[in-house]
Amino acid sequence: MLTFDNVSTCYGKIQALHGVSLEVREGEIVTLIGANGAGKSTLLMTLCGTPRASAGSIRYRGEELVGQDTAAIMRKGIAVVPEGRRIFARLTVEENLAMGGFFASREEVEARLERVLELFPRLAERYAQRGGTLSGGEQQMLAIGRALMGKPSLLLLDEPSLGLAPLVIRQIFAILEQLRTEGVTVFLVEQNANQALKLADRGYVLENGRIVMHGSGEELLGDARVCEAYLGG
Ligand SMILES: Nc1ncnc2c1ncn2[C@@H]1O[C@H](COP(=O)(O)OP(=O)(O)OP(=O)(O)O)[C@@H](O)[C@H]1O
Repeated sequence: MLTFDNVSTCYGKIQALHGVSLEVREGEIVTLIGANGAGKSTLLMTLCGTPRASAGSIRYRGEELVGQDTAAIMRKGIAVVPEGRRIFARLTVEENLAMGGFFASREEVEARLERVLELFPRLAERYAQRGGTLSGGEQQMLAIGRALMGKPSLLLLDEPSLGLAPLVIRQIFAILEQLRTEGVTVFLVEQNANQALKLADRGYVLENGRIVMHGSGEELLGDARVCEAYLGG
């Protein structure tokens, strides 16, 4: 469904990604783990078109994405839940969700809204509340719900567990598993390697802008180097 082939990304003279290759197959949950500054967000953002890859190819369902602008890429059934959630703090839950359905028809928005509120009953309870006054976990639910309003085939998430309590993380990850059963493919960037690898079909390890290891979630969880570097030994 998605392939990175030898992708490099630079910020001026700083090269953040060095010839990254990976693939995400339809219906999978794939995770990318790595330490602070490894280039995880850069990889996701390069996929979204900003910054633009300086070399290599990113293909989504056979179509080259490198060179296309972000708005065009986001119309292809790809949705992103950015790091730090970035919900609209002054808008209500309802209005935030409506923003996510911007490109869809009215009927589509109504159907999606119903599904999102089923997945996240807490958002239904907080429907008229401003985004900025929600708890961290609720904001993450809103950010995911907003992304789902576009009915994505591929959902990208940048560290959804950041700053959340273990119980809330479990709830969020359970939703991702649920989405997979509904045919949504998930590409998850995480520092929380343990939980992400337990959830994922496959995983990649990014270090200093390079993929240094990949395998099934189970293989990586059992790998001594992964254990040492990312699972606290
Ligand atoms: N806009 C930018 N301008 C210049 N350098 C940048 C920019 N954004 C990121 N970088 C650099 O690129 C490298 C990768 O950063 P990136 O944010 O992708 O890492 P990350 O793995 O997502 O880290 P974290 O988990 O801390 O968010 C870092 O060295 C960072 O300083």
